[in-house]
Amino acid sequence: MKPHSDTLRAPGAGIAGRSGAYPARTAVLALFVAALLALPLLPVPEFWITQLNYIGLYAIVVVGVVLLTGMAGLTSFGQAAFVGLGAYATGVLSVTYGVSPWLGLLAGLAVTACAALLIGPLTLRMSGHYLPVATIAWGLAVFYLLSSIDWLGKYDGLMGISPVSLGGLVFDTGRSQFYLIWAFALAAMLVAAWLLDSRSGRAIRALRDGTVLAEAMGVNTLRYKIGVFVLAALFASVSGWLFAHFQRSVNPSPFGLNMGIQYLFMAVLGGLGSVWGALTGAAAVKLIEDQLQVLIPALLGRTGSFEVIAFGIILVLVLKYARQGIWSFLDGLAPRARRKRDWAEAAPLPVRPKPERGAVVLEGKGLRRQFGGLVAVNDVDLAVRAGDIVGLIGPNGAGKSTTFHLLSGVLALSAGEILLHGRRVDGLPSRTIASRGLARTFQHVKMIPDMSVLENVALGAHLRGGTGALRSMLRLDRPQERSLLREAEAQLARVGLGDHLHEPAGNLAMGLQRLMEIARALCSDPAVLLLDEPAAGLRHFEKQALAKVLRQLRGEGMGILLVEHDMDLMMNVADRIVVMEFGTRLMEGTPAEVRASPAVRAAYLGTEH
Ligand SMILES: Nc1ncnc2c1ncn2[C@@H]1O[C@H](COP(=O)(O)OP(=O)(O)OP(=O)(O)O)[C@@H](O)[C@H]1O
Repeated sequence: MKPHSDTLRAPGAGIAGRSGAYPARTAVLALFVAALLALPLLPVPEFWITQLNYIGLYAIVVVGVVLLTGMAGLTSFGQAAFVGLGAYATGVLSVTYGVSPWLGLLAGLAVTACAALLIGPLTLRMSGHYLPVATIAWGLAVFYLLSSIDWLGKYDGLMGISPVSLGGLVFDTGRSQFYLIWAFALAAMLVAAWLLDSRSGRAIRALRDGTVLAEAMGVNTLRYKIGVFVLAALFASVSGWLFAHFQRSVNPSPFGLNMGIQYLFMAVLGGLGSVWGALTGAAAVKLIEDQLQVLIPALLGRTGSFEVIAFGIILVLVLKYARQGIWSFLDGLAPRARRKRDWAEAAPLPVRPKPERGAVVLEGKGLRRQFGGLVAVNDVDLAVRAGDIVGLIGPNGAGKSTTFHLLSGVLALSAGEILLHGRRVDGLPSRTIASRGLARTFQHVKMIPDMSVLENVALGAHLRGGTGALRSMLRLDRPQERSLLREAEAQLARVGLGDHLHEPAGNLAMGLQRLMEIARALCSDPAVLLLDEPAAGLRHFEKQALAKVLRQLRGEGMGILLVEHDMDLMMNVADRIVVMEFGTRLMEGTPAEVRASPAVRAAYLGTEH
């Protein structure tokens, strides 16, 4: 299928592909790092260095907020508490026991990881407003804990913390600390960016849309949520460690809820969609705060924390008019380079042994699902064989999508059994069912709109890779990553989207997004494919191409269960059709039998039968 690549190309995609874009960005980045390195050597005021040190310290925390809130969709007001744990852990060890700051760093990370592992599993199951409220609760709890313990100095805190030293170098001046802080800040941004550009990163980004998509792709969502939560807490802890040795003292006030809100504000202002947003937000808040602290008293003739009021107004304006944050504007200034296609020679992914043609791969027996008093699916039997396309049709509200959710483990059965390759799978989470060879698409397309089509599809191959987050953060995952991207490209080419690899998925036309979902499902190397209205939004010739792909998959021995309102397509490709009405199975037969059935006609026309 050759889509209308001219008409469907994303806005700006042409610019994105222009050669020469990449050097411009690299040059800006190199210039930025060179300017940073040179700055402390120049005769700039000490105040500048101090402010930049604060920006670096804040940016480390905010990188964690971008991962946690921007990427995984888990809003936290409590990150300042983790900064406090890192700061106090090293503070106590340094002041009371004279322990090396480097051991203090390890102790801080250990304490923070334990706290996050304790809090995370308790709170991260919550959704909606409950999670942010819970983060406020533990943010407050940690603050009051730090403020009320005698050996932590209560509200006065701890003084006389030693400076960090490395070999013969002692980081005891603002300028020397600058290098230490910015080394950590740049490293934090780099490892976060590497993480996001990986199998684990895609799984983290899939969490933002709830858990259904991610679980269907085989992602253990709770594990990933806890993982990203702990990681964000560890970033905060490192910042706390640096802060304690930078200030040479700690007290509870910088670790309260106020600061937790500010970190979130920095992330929102800078842009939650990029790790560079963390740096932009930290810099913007610090610089605006400095200016306002001078400007407002000069204008009003009185002193006070008026900048807080101004920040409130800025936040409202940003949320109303610039939700993508400052970074997205800066990012748009230089054209973005296309991802280098370095996966062509990658090793192909292993494939699972396929069932024998004609063997029953998926079987539903007496499927039933009630929603309160409504029986959406009532005693439905169906079977899908390898190399068969089974259609599932019925008027709106007949229970087709609910049946899909039951078969794929998104919804629990009220009664009945589901067998995949002859083994019971009912009651198992959808990620386990996916791991056993069932893949699906959704009636309402689910995707990560700001991620490229290629990466969205590579998410489908999640279970075919095993590289963890730590290896990705150290960029040790490249051979496997290339194999995953090679598979994604191959499946996109198969459904006719080979021209759209680098576009943001959200820019695709609706019909093409459905094709992208099919490519994503195929990436998991399934034995059974559940397609929910794949032809909705497709043009005539695209439907024909879709039918060709379905027949080809059938030829390869795939079992396909297809929900589709386009009767031409259904009658063309299905081997057998199950008709549902009011949650029950009305009949099953060949397309010709279904077409000839007066009961089916009556069900669609809404007349008695
Ligand atoms: N989560 C839910 N809670 C309550 N009722 C639900 C829920 N999901 C579906 N239903 C109801 O179950 C019935 C079957 O819905 P379902 O979406 O499975 O039908 P469908 O055949 O897929 O319809 P359509 O072709 O319009 O997508 C409908 O009456 C619907 O309102």
